[in-house]
Amino acid sequence: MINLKQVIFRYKDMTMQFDLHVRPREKVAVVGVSGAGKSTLLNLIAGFELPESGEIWLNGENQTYLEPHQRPVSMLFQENNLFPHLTVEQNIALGLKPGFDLNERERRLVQQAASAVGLDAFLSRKPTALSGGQKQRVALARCLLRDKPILLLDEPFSSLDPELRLEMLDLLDKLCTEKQLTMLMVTHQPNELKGRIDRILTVERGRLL
Ligand SMILES: Nc1ncnc2c1ncn2[C@@H]1O[C@H](COP(=O)(O)OP(=O)(O)OP(=O)(O)O)[C@@H](O)[C@H]1O
Repeated sequence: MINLKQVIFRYKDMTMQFDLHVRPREKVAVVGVSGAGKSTLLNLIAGFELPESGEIWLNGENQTYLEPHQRPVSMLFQENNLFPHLTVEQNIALGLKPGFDLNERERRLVQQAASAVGLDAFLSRKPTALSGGQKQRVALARCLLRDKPILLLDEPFSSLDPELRLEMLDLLDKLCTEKQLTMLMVTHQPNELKGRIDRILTVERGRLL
């Protein structure tokens, strides 16, 4: 599902090289110290960064130089996932298309995605009126609506307290299973993922151990 072949990325004097194979529906945690290259690895897969050389194969196709929106990938960041001037419904709807002229079917899909993350009653709220956990649920709903088979998460729940984090991890686990997603999640709390992931990858100085 995800295949990185000698992917080289250079930033100033730091050279990173990633070789990686992730099977369909595999759930993988990515760990490593700050600055090791975890976010860069995800950004390369998502297409937010382009490699100097090497190949990135996703879903059986060489997608090394495709634009992010053309890739079978959605990505959830630690914060700033939402547009503050838009409602929850509009923020989620962006997973479907850029405008907000939704037809009946599209509106139902948005409602279903909101419902899947337990936010049916919050559709008309703005992000400022949501808790940290609710905001990440909105962002997750938008990812689901994009309906891409690969989900990348960069420390998605780090700013939440431990109890809420576990609640979000349970929700994520359920959604990954239902949608048969392949998941890569950067985390500083790999212990919390025990029983929820297939393996842990360690990034050290721009390489996967
Ligand atoms: N576009 C960029 N702008 C600035 N620095 C970059 C960029 N791309 C990579 N780097 C550098 O590459 C290195 C790896 O950064 P990266 O964000 O991938 O690490 P990380 O393991 O995700 O760290 P953290 O846990 O702190 O988020 C750092 O030294 C970073 O400064």
